[in-house]
Amino acid sequence: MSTGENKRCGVVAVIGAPNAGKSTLVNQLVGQKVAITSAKAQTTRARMLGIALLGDTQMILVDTPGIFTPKRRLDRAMVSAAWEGAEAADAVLLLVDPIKQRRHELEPLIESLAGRPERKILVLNKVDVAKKEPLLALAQELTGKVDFAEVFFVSALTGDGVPEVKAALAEMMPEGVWHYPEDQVSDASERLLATEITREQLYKQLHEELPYDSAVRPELYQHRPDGSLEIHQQIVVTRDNQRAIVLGKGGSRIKAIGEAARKELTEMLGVKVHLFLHVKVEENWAESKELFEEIGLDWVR
Ligand SMILES: Nc1nc2c(ncn2[C@@H]2O[C@H](COP(=O)(O)OP(=O)(O)OP(=O)(O)O)[C@@H](O)[C@H]2O)c(=O)[nH]1
Repeated sequence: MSTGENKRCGVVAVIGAPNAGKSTLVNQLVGQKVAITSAKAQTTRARMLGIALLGDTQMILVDTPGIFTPKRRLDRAMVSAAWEGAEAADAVLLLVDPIKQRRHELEPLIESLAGRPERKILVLNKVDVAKKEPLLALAQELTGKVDFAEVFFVSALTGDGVPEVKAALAEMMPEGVWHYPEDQVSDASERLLATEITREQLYKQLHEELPYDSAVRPELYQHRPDGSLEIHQQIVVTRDNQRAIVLGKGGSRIKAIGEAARKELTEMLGVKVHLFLHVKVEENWAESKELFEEIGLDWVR
């Protein structure tokens, strides 16, 4: 923990439409992988924090779930978690994908941002693939609607322009002692992070075959006497046919998912990992308060 003088510490809320690239940007700002990314919308379910350091400044990044119009309870919980993240922030970073603009999702965000007191910065993402002129036109339009302190053009994927964003955010952080030790990059428990790794593999390996309303629930997470780690997780799906998809022929799919997740966990945690995955059909899990809390969401009505 830092107690020195001239330290700064603050919270940055990262908001944007689903799939704008928030997780990718947070990982770049932190300098290592703390949030999972995927081409599938609404990947970010639990509220994850990344912690970025620059000189004497610690920035606690709240990687909010994509904000969109909530219908089901699960969706409402995600939106509520997102705004909760923005509530206590010292700066708000709006990330926009200029290619897939998702106007209907961007407009309400812009409207609510306009009235908020925090310092705001606008970050237009994906400059590696976006055309310059529409990009500038969009920047002009959005700065006309919200009082952004600064505007940046970045590629979260390549890291282009990200150091500039990081420097600007650091300037906005208030003076204060650091909230976390220097070597901590995330406040998500390892247990929860481990389920995110498995969920990422589920998406990667099953693509569109699996609907996003599947969850990974932590069951057991314990160190063995030899220093290795034994992890049991439950993959929760809503229907029998989804269970069959996850298992694959002769269990081949779940084996591949487990193998890839295990490799990544071993690398991330620096210890040998024994990973056991179980698939469970729970028709109404999205209505289950207990499971919500297990995957790090608050229960909202
Ligand atoms: N070409 C390009 N692709 C990007 C860039 N940033 C992110 N992506 C891709 O866009 C997709 C979505 O990125 P994520 O970081 O998962 O998006 P997110 O906003 O966290 O998404 P949710 O979790 O659904 O809210 C992924 O396939 C990324 O690789 C970029 O700068 N350039």
